[in-house]
Amino acid sequence: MGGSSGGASILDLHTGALSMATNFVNIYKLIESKPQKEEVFSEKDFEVYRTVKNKIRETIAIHFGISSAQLYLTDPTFFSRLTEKSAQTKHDEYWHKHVDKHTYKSFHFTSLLYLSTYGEDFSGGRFLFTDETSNNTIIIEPKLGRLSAFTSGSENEHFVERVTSGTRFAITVSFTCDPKFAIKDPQIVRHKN
Ligand SMILES: O=C(O)CCC(=O)C(=O)O
Ligand SMILES: [Fe+2]
Repeated sequence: MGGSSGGASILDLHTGALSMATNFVNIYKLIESKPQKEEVFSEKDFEVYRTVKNKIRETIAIHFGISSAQLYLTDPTFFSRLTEKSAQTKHDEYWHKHVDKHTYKSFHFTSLLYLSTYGEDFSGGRFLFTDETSNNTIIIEPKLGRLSAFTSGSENEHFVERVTSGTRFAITVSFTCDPKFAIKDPQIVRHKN
């Protein structure tokens, strides 16, 4: 279901945003519009999502020495799928260096939970911090279950290399310390029968 016609697709369980060809659709509306109203997600899937998010929040709290009660999930928080396909829109151009906080003002901490493994499931697609003041570039090789977390400001400019083969899956889980930008856990959308 869904998928960008270029190399980068996302699914946001909070808003329902799903890449579709050169645009986005709402997956919950899409499911609702199908005659058979197939069960795409179960309550269990949402429970796993919440549990994983809470574990990531605890991990960030411990590592950065802050209270997890001061860390609120913020948006966008989404699954990503990257392939070698050439970009069709600017949303497909995932390989530019950037500062997360410039794109998303609410971000204080960005985390990435990798769902596939560099060198096994895909090639290319490593994550690089671009610290020009240092001679050693920090490179993160995605690995199933590996978590990377960092503060979202200009101290952590980064980019993802272009995927050259295979499929790279990850989830970006973002946190803010400002309760104004907190988002709720996603809820299962019940079908009206
Ligand atoms: O998937 C990744 O490793 C990082 C993606 C990224 O930089 C972002 O979503 O801002
Ligand atoms: Fe980023």
